[in-house]
Amino acid sequence: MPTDFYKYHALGNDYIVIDPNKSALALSEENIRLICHRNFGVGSDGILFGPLLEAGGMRLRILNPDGSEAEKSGNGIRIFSRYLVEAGYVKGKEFSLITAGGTVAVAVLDGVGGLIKVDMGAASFSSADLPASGPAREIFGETLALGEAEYTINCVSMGNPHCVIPLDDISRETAERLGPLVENHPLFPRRTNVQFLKVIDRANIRIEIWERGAGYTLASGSSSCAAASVAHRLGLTGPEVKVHMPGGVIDIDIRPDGHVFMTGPVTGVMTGSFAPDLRRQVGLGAVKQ
Ligand SMILES: N[C@H](CCC[C@H](N)C(=O)O)C(=O)O
Repeated sequence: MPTDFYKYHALGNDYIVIDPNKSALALSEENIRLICHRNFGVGSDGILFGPLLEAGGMRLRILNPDGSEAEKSGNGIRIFSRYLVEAGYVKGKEFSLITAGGTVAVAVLDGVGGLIKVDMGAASFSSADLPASGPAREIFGETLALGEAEYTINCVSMGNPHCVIPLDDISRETAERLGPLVENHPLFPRRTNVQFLKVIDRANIRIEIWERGAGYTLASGSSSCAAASVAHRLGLTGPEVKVHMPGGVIDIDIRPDGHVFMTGPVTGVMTGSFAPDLRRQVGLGAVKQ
């Protein structure tokens, strides 16, 4: 049986790598939703499609389980970097990756299976970069009505959009109740990722996450960058922040030039083949014996 996909997780935020140089899969919204479905498919928080080998380098496409395409994914970039090393696409420890949200610099620390550090680029607080509707501004400390209550929101782009809401108490229940209301709010023409933030001390924060196009996830790299950038901008932390999530901890380092560095682990789960039924459903022919 041919290998159709490679599954990894990053602190419980799991992704399926599909390599177009090895698979003929057509990336339709229907195929993405089916493959990512936890009951009818393989099950995943998204698909990492690449490397697309271009003159400028290697491109990674990031697909959410609802079929939408994301500009960036921190955990996805770390996972895909691990795949590139294991698949022999890169020999050294440092390389760059092209994403729809910009080119990122990667450093594989401690060899395969070790931590991976990514320069996720500079956080932008500009409403135009999110994008967010209304006059061009920084959405920092704005009030947003959600149902009967009002919340203070702080929006930041890491290439993909984020809305960070500081609260005294955060929980999965909060994320699942309020997350969809924010994700789909008319303020965000391309929707948004949502983080509920609790600052623990000047070096530690905790977040609960509701991801655009994916829902509740146990960890998120770009969310970690966004939430740490907001906490730091609010003067509540230093530039080096440990972001605690249900799936584990990511280290964030906000440099003086504004670039946000993210360091975290990747865990291999499996390589797999689609069964004949699923191959037919996603439009892949029968396996040539
Ligand atoms: N759902 C996100 C992409 C994945 C982000 C997350 N898994 C990460 O590790 O950054 C979006 O639509 O922008």
